[in-house]
Amino acid sequence: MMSAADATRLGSGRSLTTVLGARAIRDLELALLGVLPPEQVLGAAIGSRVSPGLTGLPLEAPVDDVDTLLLVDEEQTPLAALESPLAVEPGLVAGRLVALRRRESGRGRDRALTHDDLAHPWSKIVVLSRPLAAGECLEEHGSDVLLLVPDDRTGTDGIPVLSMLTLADHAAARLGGATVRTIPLSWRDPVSDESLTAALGAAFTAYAEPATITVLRADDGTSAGAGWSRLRSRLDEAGDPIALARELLAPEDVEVVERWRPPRSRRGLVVMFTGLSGSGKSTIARVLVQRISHETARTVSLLDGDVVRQLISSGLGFDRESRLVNLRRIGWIAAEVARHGGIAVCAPIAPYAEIRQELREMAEANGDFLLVHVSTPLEECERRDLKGLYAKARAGLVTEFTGISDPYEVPDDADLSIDTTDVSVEEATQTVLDHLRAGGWLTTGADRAH
Ligand SMILES: Nc1ncnc2c1ncn2[C@@H]1O[C@H](COP(=O)(O)OS(=O)(=O)O)[C@@H](OP(=O)(O)O)[C@H]1O
Ligand SMILES: Nc1ncnc2c1ncn2[C@@H]1O[C@H](COP(=O)(O)OP(=O)(O)O)[C@@H](O)[C@H]1O
Repeated sequence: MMSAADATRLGSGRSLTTVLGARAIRDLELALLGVLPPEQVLGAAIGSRVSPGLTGLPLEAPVDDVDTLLLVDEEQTPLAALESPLAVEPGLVAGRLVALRRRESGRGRDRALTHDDLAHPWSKIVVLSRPLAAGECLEEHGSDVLLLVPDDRTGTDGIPVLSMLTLADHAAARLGGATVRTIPLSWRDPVSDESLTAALGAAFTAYAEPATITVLRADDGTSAGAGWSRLRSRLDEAGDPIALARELLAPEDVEVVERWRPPRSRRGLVVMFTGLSGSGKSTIARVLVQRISHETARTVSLLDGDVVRQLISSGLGFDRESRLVNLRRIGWIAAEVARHGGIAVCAPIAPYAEIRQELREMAEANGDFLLVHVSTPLEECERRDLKGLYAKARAGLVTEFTGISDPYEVPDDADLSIDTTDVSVEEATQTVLDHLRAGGWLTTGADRAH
């Protein structure tokens, strides 16, 4: 659900701008293509409806005196407007939908499904929510097959959309020239997914009856689906799943999957330390980075909280919004390091569970994420008081100080937890290194002699 914070007032107060989330944007496009009925609530469960002629949005926004609710994407491009919006119930706004522009941002937009595609009598229409297995037979349908690639990772089992497009192009070549299009489709739950597939079938107008859509998913009940599901879970474990990939996929597809999910010894990794100021995050992170770069063949970058604050977040304070901005910057850089196959070690306080989850998702889109909670208790951190900040915070001279006058939400999803009260820096670092080695991120084979 979008919050009021997503909406900002424009101009005279008669127009309100709403940044649509990923799902609502895709639903909006489906609505404009005629796949979703006009009265659908966009971004909600498929089948949730408002009055005919109106389109709904799950939105907490004060629309009482608003003429137009402008619906924009994350780049602020106005895609559509809801005219004469009404709050029909708490958290639900409805109005008359008017299309403004096609979305240009986003992967695979240049190959998006069009109205012409919907009018074509395809011999077979297939949604690729997993790769097509090597022996999976579509040949009997000839080359007039339409392969649809969802342009959202909920629709591609986490495979990046461009990688899935490459897999679809390979499949199309094997079929003798099938057509490949992206479709703005995000899956949500079995009931909605079924309704969405039925709505998609009904939108293909070349058939007397709604077209049958075949959705290839990990859980589609086929042996290829089960094979992919097995391979998918192996890709997230230690070890090298390449042999299994070769059994299931065409050779050219094995390469794509391997590039996306190489073995852990070559996969990007974000190690995020979190904990109170003075808990030992920076100290452990620094030694860890030195040891990884001296003892292994991996490349590693340190994003230390203090350094980030000076270099890329200078001027930001410690209110919740500023911390979120600071942490998103760290998360973005760390995820880029991971995307290039490196290890990023970050050591911010990162006091909120919600933002740690966001950073985890950013990292996992490109590689792996490990959360290390440096759980040294407040009393010990305060006793250390390296920078004298705790004393100032107690005296009220520093406000919003984590642990004193600002919250620290203890993680319940940490991969490791280290209390440095009674352990040495070396021991604490060794614990993290052992975890990385045991998990296969630092293979001994690739290690340098030192
Ligand atoms: N109000 C307040 N609260 C917490 N910390 C404060 C504050 N003011 C300054 N400092 C110093 O800033 C360092 C924390 O910055 P971070 O970027 O790690 O914080 S956050 O993740 O954005 O919450 C932290 O450094 P570390 O001790 O290395 O954690 C503090 O020294
Ligand atoms: N096992 C340990 N691991 C890390 N730091 C420790 C340990 N034992 C004592 N310390 C001391 O605690 C302080 C931690 O400071 P720092 O690493 O800057 O914390 P943070 O980055 O969490 O604010 C340093 O003075 C460090 O020498």
